[in-house]
Amino acid sequence: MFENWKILIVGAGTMGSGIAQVFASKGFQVILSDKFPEQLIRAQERISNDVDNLIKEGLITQQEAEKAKTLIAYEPDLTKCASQANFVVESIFENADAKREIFSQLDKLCTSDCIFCSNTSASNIFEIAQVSHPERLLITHFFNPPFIMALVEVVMGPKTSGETLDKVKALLTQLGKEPAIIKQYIPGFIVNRIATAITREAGYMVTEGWTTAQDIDRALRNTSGIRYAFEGPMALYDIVGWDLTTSVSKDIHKTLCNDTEVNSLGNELVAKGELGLKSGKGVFDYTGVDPQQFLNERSAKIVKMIKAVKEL
Ligand SMILES: NC(=O)c1ccc[n+]([C@@H]2O[C@H](COP(=O)([O-])OP(=O)(O)OC[C@H]3O[C@@H](n4cnc5c(N)ncnc54)[C@H](O)[C@@H]3O)[C@@H](O)[C@H]2O)c1
Repeated sequence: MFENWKILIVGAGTMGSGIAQVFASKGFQVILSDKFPEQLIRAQERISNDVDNLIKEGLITQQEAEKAKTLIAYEPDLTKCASQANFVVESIFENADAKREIFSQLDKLCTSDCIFCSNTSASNIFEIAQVSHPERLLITHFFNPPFIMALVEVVMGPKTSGETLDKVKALLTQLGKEPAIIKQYIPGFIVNRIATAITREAGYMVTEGWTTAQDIDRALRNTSGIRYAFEGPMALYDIVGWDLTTSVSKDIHKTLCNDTEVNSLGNELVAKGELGLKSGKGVFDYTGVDPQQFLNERSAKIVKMIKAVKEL
């Protein structure tokens, strides 16, 4: 279905370079564009390092790695490449004016049947992007790092057509991704909405003095954290039984945090400059911890978990 499709990724930062790698390792010709040429040099180095690491981890074959390296063209000038694209992923930084401007340029330069996607985490791209074919505009929200995380949240706009959605789902599936569809723009999509709800309740339980941050993490790591990789919250309630969970929810709902302002624990921590790993202290203490080493060890754990989940 996607034979000879050319993929244009605009924005060669953390996400754009990773998304380029995902497409290229599955045999697609990719043009990676960034208005800052030095970012393209950095992206090429990053992709080369990442594919080598993926081979070592056994997550990509040598052949896929070679493909990924050779199939990506680096082009700072959109006017030289946009007309060749069948599928565009915009992945520039989170700034509404910059994204509006990019979509305006793409609209002028791309063919009329090109599909436009935004990798935005936060913007309502359907209000921002003024394009001639809104039926071919949607959000494809990849997770970091895109070449490891399987989920892509696909958000439809008010005019996105069913045909576009079907094509995007098929394309993502061919990449080995797991698309989750959201039928209209809602802030936070699925993952960040649910993460925000969990963290609002967790912060509330800490500020009320009912428990500690350590015990909340201990509780979740040892229950939901283990199950969620193979059984989401909806499947879990099917197993427990909706009669039981619904009757229990009646008492619990009344006592849950229903704060509509920002996370109150977060507010307190920010006021004290305790921003987390990057400032050396958040709810936990990172004194003496090398942030990069910490993040590397975390990435290694994610890779181990993904391998374990594949064996289920
Ligand atoms: N970093 C994440 O974990 C993550 C996860 C999911 C989605 N996102 C979203 O993906 C998008 C990109 O995020 P990122 O973390 O890769 O950002 P980044 O800052 O690493 O990269 C952004 C890139 O866009 C380029 N750029 C900026 N303006 C441009 C323009 N007008 N034309 C061409 N290139 C331009 C910059 O030079 C830079 O290379 C954002 O919308 C972000 O919200 C980020």
